[in-house]
Amino acid sequence: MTRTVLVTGGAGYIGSHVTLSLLEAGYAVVVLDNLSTGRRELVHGDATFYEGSTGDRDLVLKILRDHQIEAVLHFAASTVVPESLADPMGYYANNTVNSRNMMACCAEAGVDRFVFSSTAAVYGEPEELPVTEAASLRPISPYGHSKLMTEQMLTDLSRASSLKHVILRYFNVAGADPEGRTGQSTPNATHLIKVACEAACGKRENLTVFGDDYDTPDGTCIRDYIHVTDLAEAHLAALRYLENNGESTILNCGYNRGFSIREVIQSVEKNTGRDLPVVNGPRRDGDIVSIYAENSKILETLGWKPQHDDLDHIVKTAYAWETRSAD
Ligand SMILES: NC(=O)c1ccc[n+]([C@@H]2O[C@H](COP(=O)([O-])OP(=O)(O)OC[C@H]3O[C@@H](n4cnc5c(N)ncnc54)[C@H](O)[C@@H]3O)[C@@H](O)[C@H]2O)c1
Ligand SMILES: O=c1ccn([C@@H]2O[C@H](COP(=O)(O)OP(=O)(O)O[C@H]3O[C@H](CO)[C@@H](O)[C@H](O)[C@H]3O)[C@@H](O)[C@H]2O)c(=O)[nH]1
Repeated sequence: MTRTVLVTGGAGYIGSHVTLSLLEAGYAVVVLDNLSTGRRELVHGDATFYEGSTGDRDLVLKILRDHQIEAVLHFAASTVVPESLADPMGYYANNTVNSRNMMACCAEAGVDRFVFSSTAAVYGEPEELPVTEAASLRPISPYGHSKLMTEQMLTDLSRASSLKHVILRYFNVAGADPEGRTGQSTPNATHLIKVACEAACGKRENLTVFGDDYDTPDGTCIRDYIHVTDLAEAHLAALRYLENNGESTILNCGYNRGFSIREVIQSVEKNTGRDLPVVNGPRRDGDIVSIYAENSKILETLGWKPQHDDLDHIVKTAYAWETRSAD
C-alpha cells in the first residue's frame, strides 16, 4: 500500500529535494506551502499541492484526514538568521507558533510520525568542536531560539502521546540536485554558496565577506556545508527509522568538518573559472564564529551514508543550477 506523507515547505529549497527523493522511493507526497519564499514551479508535478499556511488549523486537519497522512516532514519556516534579529516576533510566530499548530493537528488526527527541520543554530557558539547532540544549547539568534522552542514542544508531546519524532539539526545546506531537477531559487537569498554563485555568474555585483577579523585561521567564519541530496537521503532514512518503530531522537546532519568563507570563495573561483568580486565588510550580527558537526550518531542510528561530501562538488552543483535558472 502506498504511504502518503505531508511535506510542509515543499516548494522551498530543501523541501523540493526531499519531495523528489520521497517520490523516487515510492511515497505519495502532499505539499503544503504558502509560497512566501517557495516557488510553485519547484513543486513536483506528481505531488498534490495545497497553497496555505501551517498555521491554518482547519486546512492542516483536512489535509491530514483527507489524505490519510502517515507522517509529517515539517520544513516550512522563516530561515534567515539576520532577518530574525530584525523581526523576532515574526520568527516566533512562523517557526514556533505555527509549528505548535502542526503538532497539535497531528495529535488530534492521530498522525504519529514527525520529522522536524532543526538547525545547528540551536547550539550557539560551541564550547568544543565538532559539536555533538549533547552539547549545550545556547542559541544567539531569535531564529535559533524559535527552533529550539519547537524541539522542546516536540519532545514534550512525544513523551505525552504516541507521537514519535526525529529532529534533524542541519548544518549549512548547499548544492543542488546533481541531475538539475531542482535547486535553490529563494528570492534575495543570503546563503554564502548561493550568493557566491550568483556573483560568479553576474547576477550580483559582488560578494561581501562579513568579518575577516575572527579568531580563526584566516579570520573568517567556519561552517559545515552539507549537500542537499545527502540531506534528502537522511530524511528518507529517518522516515524508515520511524516506520520501524525507532525511538524519538535528535541527530546532527553534517560532515564532521568545516570550511572558512575564504575556502568557500576559493572553491567557487576554481570551479566556475571566474574571479569573484569580493568586498570585505563588517561582522554580521547573530553569526556563530565556528561550527561543524560530530555526525557519528546519525551514521549509527540511521545507517546514513553520505555520497556528496566534497566542497567542490557542492559548489559545482550549486553553480550548474544557478546558470540554468533565470532568477
Ligand atoms: N538552508 C539551510 O542551510 C538550513 C539549515 C538548517 C535548517 N534549515 C531549515 O530547513 C527548512 C527548509 O529551509 P530552506 O532552506 O529550504 O528554506 P526555504 O525558504 O527555501 O523553504 C521554506 C519553505 O517554507 C514555506 N513556508 C514558510 N512559512 C510557511 C508557512 N507558515 N506555511 C506554509 N509554508 C511556509 C516557504 O514558502 C518555503 O517554500 C527550514 O525549516 C529551515 O529552518 C535550513
Ligand atoms: O554574502 C554573504 C553570505 C554569508 N556570509 C557568511 O557566511 C557564513 C554562512 O552564512 P549563511 O550562508 O548565511 O548561513 P548561516 O547564517 O550559517 O545560516 C544557515 O545555516 C544555518 C545552520 O547552520 C541554518 O539554520 C540557517 O537557516 C541557514 O541560513 C556566515 O559567517 C556569514 O556571515 C558572508 O560572508 N557573505
